[in-house]
Amino acid sequence: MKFTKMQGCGNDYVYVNCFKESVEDGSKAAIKVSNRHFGIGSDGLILIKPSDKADFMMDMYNADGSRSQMCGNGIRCVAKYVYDYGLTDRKNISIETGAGIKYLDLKVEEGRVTEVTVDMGTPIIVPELIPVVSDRERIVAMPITVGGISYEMTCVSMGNPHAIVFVDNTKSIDIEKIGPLFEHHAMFPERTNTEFIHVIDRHTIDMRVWERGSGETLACGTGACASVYACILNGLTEDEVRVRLLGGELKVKYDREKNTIFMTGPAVTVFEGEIYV
Ligand SMILES: N[C@@H](CCC[C@H](N)C(=O)O)C(=O)O
Repeated sequence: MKFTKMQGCGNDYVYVNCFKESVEDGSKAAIKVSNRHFGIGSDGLILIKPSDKADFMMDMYNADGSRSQMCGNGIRCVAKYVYDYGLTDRKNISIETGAGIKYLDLKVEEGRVTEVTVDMGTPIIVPELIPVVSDRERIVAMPITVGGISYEMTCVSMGNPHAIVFVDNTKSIDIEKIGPLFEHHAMFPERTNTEFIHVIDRHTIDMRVWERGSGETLACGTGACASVYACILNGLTEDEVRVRLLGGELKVKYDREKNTIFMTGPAVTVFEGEIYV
């Protein structure tokens, strides 16, 4: 199977062009390629497929083989892939995902995509749609104790589930211990991604993330959008925020009129190769 390894803010996936390759079992292939010792090494696998509803389709799998509806860093790389490899010559494209069709604007420099802006859609806070088990109308600053530590949690879906908690310092959290406790908490029937946020000022936040199915990653695009929306719901930031992640920065803007979130960030090709699956 021919593949391309790409990353957005260090959130790295193996990309396969399914216009040419066929992958029978995406889940099994994701487990194999993601392994950093016995495979290629990545946070998961992204299959680029034809779509009858949009220009392309993104089919995404986490490192443990589970499928997710959406991937913010991944979709920017899909846009770069289809433009740089000549599958399209358009700079405005649509991509079908498990969370609906997303619209993307590509910034091209010297014939290559360097940055992508994605309309990530409307954030969802209705508990059963996230999904979160709760009889509250919405979960904003809800007290919760996890691993013996008390947090105030806000839950948002960007097509996939996110639990956002605020901390004084992102560096000192024991994410390997706390992350899995949130991920598998009984409140989340489909598990959850968890963002640990330190608000620096009204336009800047620091974020670390524990991703459902992949563990700690260097960045999460849907997580950055969900976190900015959680900050707004808690009155902590303005609508335009710089999100500082372990692997880089994302610009996130909530457009109140359209009730949608725009995310802008880099997309980078690392290498190409071939693997036996
Ligand atoms: N890293 C991604 C999100 C990938 C999927 C996530 N782990 C899930 O299971 O929902 C992003 O950039 O959004």
